[in-house]
Amino acid sequence: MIESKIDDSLRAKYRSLLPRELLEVFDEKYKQFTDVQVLAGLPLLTHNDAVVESPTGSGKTLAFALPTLAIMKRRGKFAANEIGAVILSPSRELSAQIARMMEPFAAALNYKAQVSVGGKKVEQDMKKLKMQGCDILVSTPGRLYQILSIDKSGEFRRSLRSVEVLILDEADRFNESQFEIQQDFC
Ligand SMILES: Nc1ncnc2c1ncn2[C@@H]1O[C@H](COP(=O)(O)OP(=O)(O)OP(=O)(O)O)[C@@H](O)[C@H]1O
Repeated sequence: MIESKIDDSLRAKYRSLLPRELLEVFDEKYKQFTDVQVLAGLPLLTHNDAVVESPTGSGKTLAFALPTLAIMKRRGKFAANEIGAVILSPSRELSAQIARMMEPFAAALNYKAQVSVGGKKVEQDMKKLKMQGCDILVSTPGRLYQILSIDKSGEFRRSLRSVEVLILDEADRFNESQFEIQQDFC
């Protein structure tokens, strides 16, 4: 981990804004929040938009994941046909990694994250989202576009009305690789 440049009082302020359930999971795994987690988390937790740039390995995934879950918790339970957050990433692997890292934190709040990326039939994913419910959708731009394209009844679009948080992870790569985006139409 990269050496910290921020004050402990900022870290304490950030902690005070996070729900106890998330802190319990965090404290079991890690010693302290990284700088980007605190500096991105503070504006996000006060419902501001944020554009975040930070070195590789600085802990950006939890920097958006924890505030996302905390904001969802303020809203409470999401119905079976309601999505609380959408997280887009440029690749299938990154989407799976995000969902894996979020899983114990989401579970602590009884939220379920579903990954929908290329490689499987989109209809299969749609069925799974509908049957199992999905509080947090982790997807790629290509797959999300594909889901929207086959959503003739508008049911999926309606499920997005409850979205509290939209995350574009590594958004600078969204345009870089049309190839990967096209791949997700498979
Ligand atoms: N507060 C923390 N303290 C120690 N380790 C942490 C902390 N937060 C995250 N990590 C760990 O740091 C590693 C890198 O985290 P993450 O993948 O979120 O970094 P990143 O900034 O998104 O990197 P990249 O730009 O390569 O995707 C992971 O193994 C994660 O478990």
